[in-house]
Amino acid sequence: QTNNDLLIGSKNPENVVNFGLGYDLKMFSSLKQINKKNVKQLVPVWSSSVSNEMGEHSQPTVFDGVMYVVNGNWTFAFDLETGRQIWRTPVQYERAALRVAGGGALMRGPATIYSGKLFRQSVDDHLMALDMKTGKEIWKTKFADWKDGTKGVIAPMIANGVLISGMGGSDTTARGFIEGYDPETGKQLWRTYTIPAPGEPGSETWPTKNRPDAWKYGGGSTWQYANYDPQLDLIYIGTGNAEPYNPEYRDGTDGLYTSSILALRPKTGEMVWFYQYVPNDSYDFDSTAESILADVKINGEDRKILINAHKNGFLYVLDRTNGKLLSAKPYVKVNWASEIDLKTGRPVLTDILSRAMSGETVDVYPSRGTNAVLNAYNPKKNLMYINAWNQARVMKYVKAEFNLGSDYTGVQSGYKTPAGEPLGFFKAVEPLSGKVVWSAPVTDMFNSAGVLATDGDLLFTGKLTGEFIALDQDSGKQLWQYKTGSGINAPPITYSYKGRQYVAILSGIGGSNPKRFAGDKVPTGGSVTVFALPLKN
Ligand SMILES: O=C(O)c1cc(C(=O)O)c2c(n1)C(=O)C(=O)c1cc(C(=O)O)[nH]c1-2
Ligand SMILES: [Ca+2]
Repeated sequence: QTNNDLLIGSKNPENVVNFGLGYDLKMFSSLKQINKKNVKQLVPVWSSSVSNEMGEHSQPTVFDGVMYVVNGNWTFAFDLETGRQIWRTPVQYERAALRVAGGGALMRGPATIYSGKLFRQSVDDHLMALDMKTGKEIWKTKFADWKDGTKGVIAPMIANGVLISGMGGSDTTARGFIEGYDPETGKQLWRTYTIPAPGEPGSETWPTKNRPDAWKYGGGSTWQYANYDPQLDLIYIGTGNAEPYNPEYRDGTDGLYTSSILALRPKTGEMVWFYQYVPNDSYDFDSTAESILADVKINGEDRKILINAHKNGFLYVLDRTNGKLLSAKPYVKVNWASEIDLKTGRPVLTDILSRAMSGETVDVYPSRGTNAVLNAYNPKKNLMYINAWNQARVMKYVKAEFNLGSDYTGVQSGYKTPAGEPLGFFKAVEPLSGKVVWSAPVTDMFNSAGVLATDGDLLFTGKLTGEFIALDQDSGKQLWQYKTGSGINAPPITYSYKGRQYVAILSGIGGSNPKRFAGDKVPTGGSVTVFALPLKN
């Protein structure tokens, strides 16, 4: 696991060393031994418990015949061929920190490996390195105090030799940040706050007179996935919702850099550009969902773009060299904005916000266009495959009580899907035009699983009810399923080993929305299962 392994990513299909199968987070694999014709024969090869009740949100890491799996409570190394445990190391953390982590102790990214070490966070705000061979701790650093409402939920990433590490907590009085560390020693190299302090650029977008402290507890966490463009030497990280959601507490200011995408230098944390998706975010519209980096032709010209299926229901395309907005088309039902103005980059609001501010209970569509997953992009077809929700947040602004480290949203929320309509859709969408190529309704339960696209014209994803499924990439029709032991809310991976293609998925219900919508219907308990086509005799 050198820089070169990370740059090659899953172009070497024997390894899965980056989240989303590459720094570009496309969730696309060129493997095609398993394809539309033979996927019905797919069978489990091995399965193992991962000793956890709190939910599996990660993807396995595969390197040199070993599979590494992380969750909120454990780190594992498994023999890739047999599934036997090589080592496991419990995560030592203060149990009291679970108070700020409504979803439990989670890990939303894979085991990060680099120069013989495995890097991860713990829910009580520590970052650590383990020895890949033995699982023994090499160093451990405290990056924040969970009593302030911050939590460790996101796997770090290595970019240009720097360990990049984020945090969660935009619902619990946190001020967001992202950091760079020396992977060898655990020494902090830089911290960039996602909310400027008074006097810093952007601080003019926070209230000064009435609420001089709003910026200190203003949200903008970095709880999902960064990616990296090695040519431009930029990391891209989205920021969480503004806090409280009720905008009264920010005097309706824009609140930079909440609900934004930031392009930073990995060596220094210097911000090269930003784009704020939702100025004055008043609806819990985290902008943390992964950006997908793609190179496409637009009007005959080669363009480096960044695609984001946003929680707010729009599918955005930006120029990733400068942050300029190129397109934003709704991919689900949207009623909080009528469009995104391409000139100003700002949403054109409907009357939803003013009605909510006048005390009315309003239905905001969507509550989330997609929930905390990795979606897929096939560069050969220039299509996004999105796990979309059809659900409104029934929202009323209320008083926000400030208690450091506690819920500080200032809203009452309920949820609803219009009677007779599906709960969501698997959708294939053309990013620039927003054209929906196919849409397959999801009727039994909301979906929080990641989506993987392969060159075998398949999509692999899962259901909260536990089925690991393969869909026809050209129609969304389900071709195969296997019922795992718990609900699936993790992204699948695929790799090849000794000439045979495998698909792997973690099962284990957990996390705030899976628990909210399916918690009493699905048994808990984490596992990893690996599938392949039967060997011919
Ligand atoms: O602002 C944050 O720091 C933060 C963290 C998390 C999380 O870590 O689970 C979620 C959210 N926000 C959030 O807004 C959200 O909708 C959400 C859904 C889920 C989930 O597990 O399904 N987590 C989170
Ligand atoms: Ca949030």
